Amino acid sequence: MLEAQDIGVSYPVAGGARTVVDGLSLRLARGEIGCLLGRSGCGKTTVLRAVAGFEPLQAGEVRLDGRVLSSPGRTLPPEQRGVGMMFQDYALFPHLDVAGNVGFGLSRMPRRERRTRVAEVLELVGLPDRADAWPHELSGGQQQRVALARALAPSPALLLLDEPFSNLDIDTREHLAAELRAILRRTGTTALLVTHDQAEAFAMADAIGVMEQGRILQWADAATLYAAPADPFVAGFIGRGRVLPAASLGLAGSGQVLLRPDRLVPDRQGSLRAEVLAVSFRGPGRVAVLRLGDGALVEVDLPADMAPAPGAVLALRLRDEGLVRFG
Ligand SMILES: Nc1ncnc2c1ncn2[C@@H]1O[C@H](COP(=O)(O)OP(=O)(O)OP(=O)(O)O)[C@@H](O)[C@H]1O
Repeated sequence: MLEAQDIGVSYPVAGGARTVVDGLSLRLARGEIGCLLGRSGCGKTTVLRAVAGFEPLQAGEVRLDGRVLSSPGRTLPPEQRGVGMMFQDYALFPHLDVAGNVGFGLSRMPRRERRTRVAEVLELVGLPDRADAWPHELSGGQQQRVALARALAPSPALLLLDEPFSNLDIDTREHLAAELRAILRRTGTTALLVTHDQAEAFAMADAIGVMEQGRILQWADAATLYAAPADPFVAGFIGRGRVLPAASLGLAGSGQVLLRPDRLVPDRQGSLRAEVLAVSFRGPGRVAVLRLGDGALVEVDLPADMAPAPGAVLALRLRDEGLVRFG
């Protein structure tokens, strides 16, 4: 099991230190796939680097299967952690063929065993026939698979993945995300993934931590993040929708509500009025941007047979059962 408890990481900057990870905790059970999701600069990569042993901790502790890997003043070197890595700049060694790349971390293994293990992981990532190929002969997606095979070959207790698909086109990315999840499941590998791409997080992870400014705001599965966001930032960040004052929707109370695009339904009997600003086809229906009476802008999904013109005024009904409210 991976446990990070109240960890803090700072970088030295002119005239002091800048805290980039601030009291962050997470826990991954063995075989579980976790994901840190957040905007660029929120500290995701720094967390991975700290777990990998490339950044010292100023506070807290990182443990893997009960063993302390990092605490302030004590950083076990990366190669002694039993942690595999596949980072953004996953570049393969150009002077080694595929088998050489995949076997790189197995230098202590007898040659015969190493060859068997290399064949095994190449089979696992769907490249059983490419052991003799050179990196430059492979497509981006194939290189990515080789990098994954290289990371999996030593059977790490934990695999760290930093934006593993960022260099690939979207089709390859979606395909590989599903495949990678299946491979991690099959091998029972515990993994921590970092991405700013929600679709990737949803496709891969059992548990997702939404990060903002060095902290995890909520750690939960995708469905929970969507249906029961813990705070307005998570609500606005996950899925489509807007956080609005309750009053904008004619609701009592001074707090805010999360309005998903399916919550406002065109209905002649409805009590809300909104002006249509823009309509676009999204298939099978359309999406409209509307301006409510108090000026708030919202996005609403329209049925396929509705195509109002900009400037039209729509009557709407709020589906308010189970509406998420804050404050
Ligand atoms: N070596 C460093 N020295 C000083 N500041 C750093 C260093 N590395 C990262 N930072 C800063 O720390 C903050 C967090 O960076 P980090 O790379 O962890 O974020 P991230 O969420 O992974 O972003 P991205 O998705 O862009 O990689 C950023 O503001 C970054 O500029």
